Amino acid sequence: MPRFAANLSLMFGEWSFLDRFAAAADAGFPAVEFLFPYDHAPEAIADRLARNGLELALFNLPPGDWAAGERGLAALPDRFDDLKAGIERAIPYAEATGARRLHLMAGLADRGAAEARAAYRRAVLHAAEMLDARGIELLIEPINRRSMPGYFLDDFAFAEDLIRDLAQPNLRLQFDIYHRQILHGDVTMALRRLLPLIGHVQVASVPSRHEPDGEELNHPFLFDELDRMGYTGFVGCEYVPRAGTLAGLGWLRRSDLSHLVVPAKAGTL
Ligand SMILES: O=C(O)C(=O)[C@@H](O)CO
Ligand SMILES: [Mg+2]
Repeated sequence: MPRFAANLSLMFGEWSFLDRFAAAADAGFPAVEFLFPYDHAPEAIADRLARNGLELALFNLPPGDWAAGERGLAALPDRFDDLKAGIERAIPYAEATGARRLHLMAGLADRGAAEARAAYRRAVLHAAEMLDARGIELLIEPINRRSMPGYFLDDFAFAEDLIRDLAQPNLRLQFDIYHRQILHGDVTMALRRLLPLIGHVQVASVPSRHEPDGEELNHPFLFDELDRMGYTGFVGCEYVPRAGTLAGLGWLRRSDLSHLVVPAKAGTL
């Protein structure tokens, strides 16, 4: 089975953010990911990871003013200086935590507009170069527009073309199975074909974005398929639990968890 990373922005919401690390480790996860760590000092995050024996699989570069509706700056021509400042802000977190993958959000912009495409290309190239010097991968992720209306990067072929075209050694695809299925379908064949470009995988049920335990996709098949194709990275569990994080972990227990230690907590799983 793949190595699963709990997404602490969506899962374990029953705990305060810093306490989610222990909760995820207690539930058997070897790794975590989250959207944004920036409300906490890098050392505080690093301490929670170390204390709980967790690896940090991934986090996002600063997205601009999230509360005001921004969803990344990369495709916004006038925000290049803010984007550069955001990279500088994120690097100490990666260094303190040992994270080796950062996701750059594109922002809300018209992909048909030449200025937005040029801004995005410049931002991705700049971020990749900045991070490569530090041994960090830069990830870009197509996101479906039902979840994020107006999002610039809503097409896997566009992301693939850009990654191939820029040919940066550390520029990789964040393959979110949930978004892939909504945008284009054909998940298995896309995973197989894009494997050499993939730096991180995420998963949730489709269409409800809950536990990966059914609905439109056959998740056990997909997890086995990731093994068969030799994917050795993490699978981020980027879903909103239906009715409590621990109560919803049955899908994990039904998987082959020989690589995880899942404590048998009566009444919790
Ligand atoms: O929404 C997703 O899917 C993500 O992976 C986030 O990083 C962006 O909100
Ligand atoms: Mg995702």
